[in-house]
Amino acid sequence: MSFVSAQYLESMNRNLQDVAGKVNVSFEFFPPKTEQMENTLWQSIERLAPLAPSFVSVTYGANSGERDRTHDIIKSIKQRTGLIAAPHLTCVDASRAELERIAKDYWDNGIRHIVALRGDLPPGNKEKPALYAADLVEILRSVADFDISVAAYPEVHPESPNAQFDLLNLKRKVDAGASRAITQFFFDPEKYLRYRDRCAAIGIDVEIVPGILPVTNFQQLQKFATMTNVAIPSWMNKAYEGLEQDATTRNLVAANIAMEMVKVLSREGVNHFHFYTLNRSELTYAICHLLGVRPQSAIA
Ligand SMILES: NC(=O)C1=CN([C@@H]2O[C@H](COP(=O)(O)OP(=O)(O)OC[C@H]3O[C@@H](n4cnc5c(N)ncnc54)[C@H](O)[C@@H]3O)[C@@H](O)[C@H]2O)C=CC1
Ligand SMILES: Nc1nc(=O)c2c([nH]1)NC[C@@H]1CN(c3ccc(C(=O)N[C@@H](CCC(=O)O)C(=O)O)cc3)CN21
Repeated sequence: MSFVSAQYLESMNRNLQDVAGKVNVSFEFFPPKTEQMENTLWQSIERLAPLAPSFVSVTYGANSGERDRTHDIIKSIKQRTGLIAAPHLTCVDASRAELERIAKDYWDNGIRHIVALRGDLPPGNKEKPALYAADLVEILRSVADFDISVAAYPEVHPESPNAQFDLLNLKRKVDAGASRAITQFFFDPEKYLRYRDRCAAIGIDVEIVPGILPVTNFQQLQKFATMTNVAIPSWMNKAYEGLEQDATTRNLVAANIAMEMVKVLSREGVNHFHFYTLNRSELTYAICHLLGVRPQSAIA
């Protein structure tokens, strides 16, 4: 007994669900590229839908073909599950007139929630974009009373000259009418918490929803994290070391890391988590379960 610290025992005894209280979750999906991935997507949606997320979102990669695919999936999610489905909309490759038309179209189709992003620039692009996400928020607001989510960067967006500029950019998006910010994924909860404080300090009064990425493919993540300016702590390299050929253990490790993260954030008062599901349900479902988020039909 004397070998176990009181702090450790307390943390073991305190059930996560006690600290969590009422937790909201939202799930992000992307348009699948193959028939097999399409099946995985729908299985995932069916598995996660009973958790009654406050919304689900579907990403959109630049070029208009993909926008139709985003819209088709959004429509199907609405029809099949009745959930609030929010398309991502980007402005990097569109004119104001086009965006107004798309927004009207969405509104006429009963879509009330949009995730408004500038969009990733095509690789090698050197030109300054004509429109930024703050402009897109303003355009959407001029069309209708959408519920708008925007992106936020605890570790600073790679194209931003400095952290303060990036923070002020989020303020501009909120002042233009965004109702919440969803963060880029991160692996050091301290970085999120400090960022949330800085947002509050400059008068950003919307919810800063942490974006949670359960990491099952660590090698791909390393590339993506470099691109997006997200730090991978050295303990994480260590955690995935030697598991390249061992998907089962990788999944267990991924679940543990993400669960530790939501535990810390819950204790710091976070009560909405946005999951980058990568179209898979297992890890997100398990983390939600631990947060006390249960299938609604089973409770009713
Ligand atoms: N789930 C998803 O699909 C997510 C995608 N992203 C991607 O990240 C990228 C950035 O999108 P957002 O954050 O919405 O863009 P944003 O327009 O808010 O900011 C993009 C960059 O431009 C800078 N910036 C903003 N206004 C500026 C101005 N007037 N002059 C000069 N620089 C300015 C910002 O500081 C930032 O570095 C997009 O590629 C988006 O698709 C980011 C997070 C989540
Ligand atoms: N700048 C930016 N662009 C995005 O598209 C984007 C963000 N940021 N941040 C939030 C989410 C997270 N996204 C991600 C994050 C990780 C992978 C990734 O690691 N993909 C691997 C593994 C896929 C798997 O496990 O099935 C891959 O091989 O594609 C992909 C997209 C997409 N989103």
